[in-house]
Amino acid sequence: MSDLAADAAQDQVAASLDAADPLAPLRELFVLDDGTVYLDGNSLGALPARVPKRLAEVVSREWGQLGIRSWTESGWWEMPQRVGELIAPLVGAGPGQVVVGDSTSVNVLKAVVGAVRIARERAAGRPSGRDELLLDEATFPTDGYIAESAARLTGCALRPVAAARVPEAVGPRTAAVLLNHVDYRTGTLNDLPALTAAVREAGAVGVWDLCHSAGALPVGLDAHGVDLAVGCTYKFLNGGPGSPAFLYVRSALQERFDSPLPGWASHADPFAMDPAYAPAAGAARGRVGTPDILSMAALEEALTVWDGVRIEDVRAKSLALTDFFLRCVAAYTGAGAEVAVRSLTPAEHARRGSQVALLCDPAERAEGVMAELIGRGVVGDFRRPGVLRFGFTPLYTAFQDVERAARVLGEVIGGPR
Ligand SMILES: Cc1ncc(COP(=O)(O)O)c(C=O)c1O
Ligand SMILES: Nc1c(O)cccc1C(=O)C[C@H](N)C(=O)O
Repeated sequence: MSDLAADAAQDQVAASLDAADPLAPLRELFVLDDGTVYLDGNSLGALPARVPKRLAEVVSREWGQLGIRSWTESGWWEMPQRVGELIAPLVGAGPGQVVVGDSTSVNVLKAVVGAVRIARERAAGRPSGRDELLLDEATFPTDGYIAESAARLTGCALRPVAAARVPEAVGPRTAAVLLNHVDYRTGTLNDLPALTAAVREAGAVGVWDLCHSAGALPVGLDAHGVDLAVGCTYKFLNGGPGSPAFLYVRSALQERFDSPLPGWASHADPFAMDPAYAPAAGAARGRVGTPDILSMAALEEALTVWDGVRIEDVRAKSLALTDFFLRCVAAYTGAGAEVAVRSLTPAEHARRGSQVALLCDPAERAEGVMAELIGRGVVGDFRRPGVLRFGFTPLYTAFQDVERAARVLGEVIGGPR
């Protein structure tokens, strides 16, 4: 087949995949520019169309007119738990276990220190103290920095290990283990059920960072017995820049969850203004201070796009999109290109998140290639040392977007044609 015929063939495949896509109508729920292929929803999700109106209403009516009364009359004070309940089904959590607030970084601190404290309480009286904190060695930097501080705060030794090696590394000294569900750079999906089981069997407490999986694939927190988890809401949950993160604490552990940031909003009776601290029951125990109402309102409205959407269908489309992208990249790039690209993202579905990371050779060209792609309306991002990242949000990404992105990539890096 000639190159032109191959392009036409991928074009036609894309059109028929879009025609058969049950999630295709959801694209209408987002503000997207038709001239741009937006493949950066794994960093900042697109704007859901209903958010601006809702935000304007919160500002003008709830803040402007009701003012202080909105803490009760507009339900502001309960928002962290209420929005948590909207996220819960998307990550496989039953009610009362997810609370929204603060950044992921802050929630990592709460969860990791809380996990160490739970592990130590369980081990109390036993000879081997739990004094080790295992950390996914490929982690996003903020988790690494915070884990290091959490280790100092709790007197633990921090040990970085490859996620897949956790079953061999975890042992009687391990207090807590901090892992990423999907690796931010390569898009590798770690085996949450197996790793959670290994951590539990060793008597340690696991903390999962779901930033790159929440809203992209089924997580099954309750089904897999996850202890604690955190995640951000501005990627696949489309909550907006800096929208508050979430914290999951399994029901069975909530009584023992001892937050290192016991702010007044996590008090059993915050408005009693009692000088003595008494933790709230349930998910509210994970709160800290005054919630960020405007961002949380944007997130709450953004989550309405999930009404009637099954995360399993999202996962099926995500895999189809990334499969198709890899296929188009193979068709449009290759021998003779000035820059060679090789996928760092696993080909196996069971090990793939909702992004594709392409390593450039030479690596120094990657940043320029991404700048050129963005200039031509294909928005992904660049991560050192030479990775082009493309995130696929099934709620609004079409197969025709995917074909166009790969075709433009082929044009930018040069190739056989
Ligand atoms: C895995 C992971 N954890 C944490 C963060 C960021 O946390 P924060 O929302 O606190 O900036 C990111 C991305 O920003 C991430 O990819
Ligand atoms: N959180 C971000 C931000 O505030 C600015 C720019 C990018 C980000 C990101 O989300 C980075 C992201 N976690 C990553 O996977 O690289």
